[in-house]
Amino acid sequence: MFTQYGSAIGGLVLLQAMLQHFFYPYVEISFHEFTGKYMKRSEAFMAIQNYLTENAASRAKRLKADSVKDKRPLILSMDDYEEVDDEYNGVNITWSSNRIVPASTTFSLYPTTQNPRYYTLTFHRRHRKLITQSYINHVLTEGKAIASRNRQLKLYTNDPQDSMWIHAVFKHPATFETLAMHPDRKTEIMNDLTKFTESKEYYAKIGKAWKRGYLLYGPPGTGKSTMIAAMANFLKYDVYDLELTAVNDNTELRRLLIETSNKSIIVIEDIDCSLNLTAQRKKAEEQNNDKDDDPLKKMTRIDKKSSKVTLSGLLNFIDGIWSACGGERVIVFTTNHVNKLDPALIRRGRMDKHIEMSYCCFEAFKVLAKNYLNVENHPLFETISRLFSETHMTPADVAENLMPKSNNKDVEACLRNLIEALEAAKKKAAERVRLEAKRGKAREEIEVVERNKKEGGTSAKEGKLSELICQR
Ligand SMILES: Nc1ncnc2c1ncn2[C@@H]1O[C@H](COP(=O)(O)OP(=O)(O)OP(=O)(O)O)[C@@H](O)[C@H]1O
Repeated sequence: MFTQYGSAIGGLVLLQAMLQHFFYPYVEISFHEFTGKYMKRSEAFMAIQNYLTENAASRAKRLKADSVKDKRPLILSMDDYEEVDDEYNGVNITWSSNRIVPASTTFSLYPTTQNPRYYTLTFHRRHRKLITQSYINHVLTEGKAIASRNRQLKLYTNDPQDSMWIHAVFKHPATFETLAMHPDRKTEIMNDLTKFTESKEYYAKIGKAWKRGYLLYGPPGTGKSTMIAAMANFLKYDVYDLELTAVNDNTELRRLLIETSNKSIIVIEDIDCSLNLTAQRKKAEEQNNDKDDDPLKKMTRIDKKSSKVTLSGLLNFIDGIWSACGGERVIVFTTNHVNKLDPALIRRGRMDKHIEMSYCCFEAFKVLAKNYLNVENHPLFETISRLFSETHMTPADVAENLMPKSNNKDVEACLRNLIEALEAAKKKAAERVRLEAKRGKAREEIEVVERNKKEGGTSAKEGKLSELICQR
């Protein structure tokens, strides 16, 4: 009897499925929040979410409100288990928002909000071609455009504990407008960046991965980090600040690279200090390290030794086969000592554009004066211009000297501060030159005495002279 019941129920289920197939004229397509082996967040899902939030959510009966920081307006999106209609070329489409409920979940009136979501798109089967070939593309393109309009830039860094990227919202205020640099050079860099972003087809045509390397070099405080922030704000790219000493080996480096997104700037700051990338430097450093007893330096050394990233690993990172995964990436290296870098690392093609960040010139000062004091011209500018042609000062120092020293924001007082500092810097530089010359002269005198010693012995007078020079 049970067998008969069982087969009857089985038959009914089959019949129901067949009836549904013939009489339910709708097609359903699901888009899940997480996909793939590693359950990555689906780009299609996020694009649909943006599209629905902007285009259809206002028609939904139940909305979900998300508060956002930075005084942005509240985001109202479609709530879970809600449906909205959309229209495309006269065809009606329904979207519903659902959550996966795992089989083991015990019944609850309040389904957990932790369960992954999915959207279901429902349409009549006679519009299959239009929907699958045109509408879905339209939704994804629109959704991506909305995302880039509303995008908050992110700043990533690799976590030394598990070597994964962790991120925060990128909020650096630097722009090319506020960057102290000669206007012609700024325009040149902005044009270069714009050309890069518009050259997708060109890169494909010449068979090159769509990426560009920038080497920023110059003394500390000349604005290398500020320039990176200005680039990110200009391009609207995320920044991946890669701490190379926290990467264990080349494989890990490759994985980190693969995990970066398109439209991003990958930064390695102070590349010359990050790793021992050349055999020669490694040897020299090891010799110095042996003499060094500072426990802090020893610890840093142990850290650095544990990283097995090699020069070839880094070269592969920049332009190996893996570097072509994704596209639209800018790679930036910064250094204070460009001469210490291995030429292979910075040759054109890897670091396509070398940008020298140098001491402040008068044109760059004018940008800082506008930023800090809101002044574009002043009778003291002439003196300042002359002093800039006579001495060096980094933009960081100029900025510091322009800051009001008290609540009194008197422009003239601030400019006089700067003039004083420039004059002091000029004096110091002259003193340095004088001392160098003195040392050079003393060295020459010692050489003469040494030579005389070798040639014919030392008289008591010469011995005394040598002693005196050494003391000096
Ligand atoms: N070119 C510049 N334009 C505007 N501000 C600058 C510039 N250079 C330096 N500054 C100011 O000086 C500070 C330090 O500059 P920044 O960190 O960019 O220099 P850096 O060259 O990266 O230094 P380091 O080599 O020590 O990392 C910045 O916060 C900024 O306020």
